[in-house]
Amino acid sequence: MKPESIRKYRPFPAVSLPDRQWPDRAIESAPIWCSVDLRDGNQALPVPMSIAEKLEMFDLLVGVGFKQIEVGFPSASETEFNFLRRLIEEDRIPEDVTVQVLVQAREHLIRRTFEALDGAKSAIVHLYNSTSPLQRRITFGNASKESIIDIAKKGTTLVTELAAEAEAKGSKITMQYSPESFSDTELDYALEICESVMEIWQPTPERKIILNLPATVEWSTPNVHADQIEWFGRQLKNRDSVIISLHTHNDRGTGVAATELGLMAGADRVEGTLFGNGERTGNLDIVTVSLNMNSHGLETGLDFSDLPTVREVYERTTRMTVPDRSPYGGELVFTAFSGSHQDAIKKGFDRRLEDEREAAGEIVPWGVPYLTIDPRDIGRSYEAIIRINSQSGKGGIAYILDREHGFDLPKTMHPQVGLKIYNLADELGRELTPDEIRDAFFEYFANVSEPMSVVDYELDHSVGERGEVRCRATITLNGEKQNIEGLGNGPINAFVQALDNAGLKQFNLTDYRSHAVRGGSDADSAAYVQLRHNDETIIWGAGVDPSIEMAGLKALVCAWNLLAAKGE
Ligand SMILES: CC(=O)SCCNC(=O)CCNC(=O)[C@H](O)C(C)(C)COP(=O)(O)OP(=O)(O)OC[C@H]1O[C@@H](n2cnc3c(N)ncnc32)[C@H](O)[C@@H]1OP(=O)(O)O
Ligand SMILES: CC(C)C(=O)C(=O)O
Repeated sequence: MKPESIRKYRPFPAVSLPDRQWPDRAIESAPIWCSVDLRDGNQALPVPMSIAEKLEMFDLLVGVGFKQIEVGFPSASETEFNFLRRLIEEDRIPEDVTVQVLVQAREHLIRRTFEALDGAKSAIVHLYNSTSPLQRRITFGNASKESIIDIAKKGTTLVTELAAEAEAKGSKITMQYSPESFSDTELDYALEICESVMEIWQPTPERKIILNLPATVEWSTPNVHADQIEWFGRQLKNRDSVIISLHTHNDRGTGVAATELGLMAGADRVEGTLFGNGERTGNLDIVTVSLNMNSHGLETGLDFSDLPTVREVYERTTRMTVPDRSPYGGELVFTAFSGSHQDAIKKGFDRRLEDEREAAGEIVPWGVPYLTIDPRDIGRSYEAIIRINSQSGKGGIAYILDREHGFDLPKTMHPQVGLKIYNLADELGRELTPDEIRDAFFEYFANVSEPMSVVDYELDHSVGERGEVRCRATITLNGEKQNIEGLGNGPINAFVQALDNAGLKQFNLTDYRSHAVRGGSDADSAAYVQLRHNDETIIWGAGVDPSIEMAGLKALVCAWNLLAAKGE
């Protein structure tokens, strides 16, 4: 902003609370959760959900484990009204789920709301009116503090009357009151208006009222929000008859932090939406707060173990998209492109496998660098964890070849393969897919068969002494067929002797490994051969074949060809 623009803004006043307790507290248990996807989330959508979409979202929320769901603002429109009627009349609300409905403190709207609730087993009637100086001055036309309190009291009186009638017919009604714009309302005034509502509703510890203290607009840093909540909870009369609820928005990008600090400051309940959908920058993202708690070892009662499905239904029904960097749900949040991260993650997973083997069934505490949780715990797969572009390193490429294609390359082969493949990504100027990485591995390092290739081989174990083997092989060299023969203490060694006998050995074989290809087709084997030339050049080649012996020979020939390509 330009200085002249900045000058029109003011600092947000701090709360005087020198003995604040919340900074020394931790979140030790989950709050009561209330989803407001179908109300605050829905009211903010360019294209609000249809009834069919709302029903699908409702079922999703129930499946995730929400026990309180704000289903709409039934007095606002026929769609909203009819949606609630369908939930009730089609008996779609599980016994342990309470539906919540929002209504302004206006008589005709409150009456219509109770009509919509007729027959509901358990409902929260959520009454609100705005209380901040800004709203009093602008929205309510310079209304006095008393007149705003009067709106709340009149609304509560009517809710109390109609709730008694509904309860007489068998419904259980809980009252919720929100001093909307609490976050910029004078604290003592917010307290006064809430206590006026309580005087009418007469909550008890057995029949608590919910006081929802919304950061309707996020004006301050999250510590100020926490101070407001702690101050309110400490001053409030009959605290044991009240559930203090948080409802943060995200205007400054700290809605999650504000809720977490608000819980430390003593709140009991949290309202929010999946992936933070909602007015402007959105409501609190409940997925993030809940999974943050899980990641500290706390159970929350919400189950996001299949987050991809939650995201799919959310994106389809709301027509919103989850950004790639959105915590937990975003496409790229469990992905590392950069070399040093890939290296650490690969080592972390390898170590974890070892630790789990050693722990023999005991739980091994999570500890993989750069990953706050195990992606599998929320239904994300490992596949996308490491992706390869020009920022990637050898560890990441080895990880893809291992986890995606089952090739466990020897550690000292990683630099040779890594360099070639990330240079390829650099040349192409884009990310390489796991299949492209496998194809590049085969093009440059596995089964390379020019100028030499093995056409056939035969092993005779009945010759020589102490288990020696004779290898007779047909090779082609520069298109010419040649028969070669050698004796050695194993197939590879015999083939090396055969090459030597044919005058084709300008190398020492310095390492050889093999393994079955994990998940490979036709139960392939992979072999890796390291050759050294003139004590200087070291080169690895790989061979893949259904026969482990042929895989070894192909690896050797491959390494020979790679040496030849270097002119050595
Ligand atoms: C922060 C939040 O998200 S709050 C929820 C916001 N959600 C919505 O607004 C979506 C649903 N609402 C609606 O569809 C409509 O507002 C309706 C149908 C409920 C009401 O519509 P209308 O009465 O035609 O219009 P509108 O809401 O603009 O009413 C404004 C009047 O209500 C008053 N008012 C607004 N909120 C409240 C309230 N909570 N309690 C009492 N009066 C209120 C305003 O001061 C204004 O009064 P005025 O006409 O004397 O100036
Ligand atoms: C009605 C209230 C709770 C609201 O949605 C808000 O203040 O954001």
